[in-house]
Amino acid sequence: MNASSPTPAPTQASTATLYGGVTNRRVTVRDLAAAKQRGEKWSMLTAYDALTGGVFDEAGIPVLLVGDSAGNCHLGYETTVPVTMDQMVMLSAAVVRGTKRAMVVADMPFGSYQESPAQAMHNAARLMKEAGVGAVKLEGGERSARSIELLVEAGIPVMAHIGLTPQSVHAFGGYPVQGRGDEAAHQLLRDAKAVQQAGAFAVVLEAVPADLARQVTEELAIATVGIGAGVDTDAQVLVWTDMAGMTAGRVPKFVKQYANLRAVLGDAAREFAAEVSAGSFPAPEHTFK
Ligand SMILES: Nc1nc(=O)c2c([nH]1)NC[C@@H]1CN(c3ccc(C(=O)N[C@@H](CCC(=O)O)C(=O)O)cc3)CN21
Ligand SMILES: CC(C)C(=O)C(=O)O
Ligand SMILES: [Mg+2]
Repeated sequence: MNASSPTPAPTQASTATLYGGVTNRRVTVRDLAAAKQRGEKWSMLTAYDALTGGVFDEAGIPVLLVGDSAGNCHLGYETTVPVTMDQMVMLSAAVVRGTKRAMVVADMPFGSYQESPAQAMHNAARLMKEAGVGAVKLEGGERSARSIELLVEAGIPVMAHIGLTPQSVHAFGGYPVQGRGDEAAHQLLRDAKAVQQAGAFAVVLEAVPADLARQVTEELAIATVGIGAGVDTDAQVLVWTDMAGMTAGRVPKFVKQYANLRAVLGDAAREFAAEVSAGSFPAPEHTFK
């Protein structure tokens, strides 16, 4: 790229700076480290298929998470708990196929890493080899540090996830905000430092008070990715179906709805069905002679 290249099309997000102006390769952990150095915030969205992954990739979202939220947002389960490795491999491979520039991060599903670091290694390797993702994410701070260390030693970039860890929904008895009170706040800080020490390149902070998330962000050298953690984290993540108004039913308080896709898509389906009933679709222009 030469010095007189035009600035990127305005339809893209801040990806151009994140890539250092290079947009024909995938985002790497080094790009994200450089972004933290520059104080540049970035965004992450979930994606569960090639179609939506491609839309977000074209929009310049630099990191796409194949979340185990696929369980409740895409596959019809109540929670993320039933999601399997085979499902995560299939969905992650689709997102990789549908994208060119985003770093694709795959969630490790419940039961795929808690047993031992060896189990975590086996399943992280499947996501890297069979799906082709660039990084994996797993839940837990101090309790997951040994597994994170082993993966990182093996050359697998790891994103950690602390605070509200949804795979523990049955232990939490719901999805309560985490890190409230001195003891819980100190535990969150210890968890954040443990995953950084273990070699994670970033850490998701889910449903924690904004002041605590700011403090963690200031104290860590790696990127913090907030969801329900206030505005001062290095990055923000949302579940795509939530931010696009596609989720059925209630969404968490921290969600902003940037579109109302559920209504748009429902209207299209209703109009199609009405035209079929009326005999006005297909029209001559949709018909072979
Ligand atoms: N659609 C969807 N969006 C998500 O963000 C998401 C999922 N699903 N599934 C997995 C987890 C579950 N998440 C959730 C779900 C609900 C709340 C929630 O409603 N929390 C209460 C906290 C109240 C309090 O403790 O003060 C809230 O009222 O926001 C938070 C996170 C986040 N993740
Ligand atoms: C909400 C994000 C961080 C997640 O873990 C998921 O979508 O599964
Ligand atoms: Mg998840």
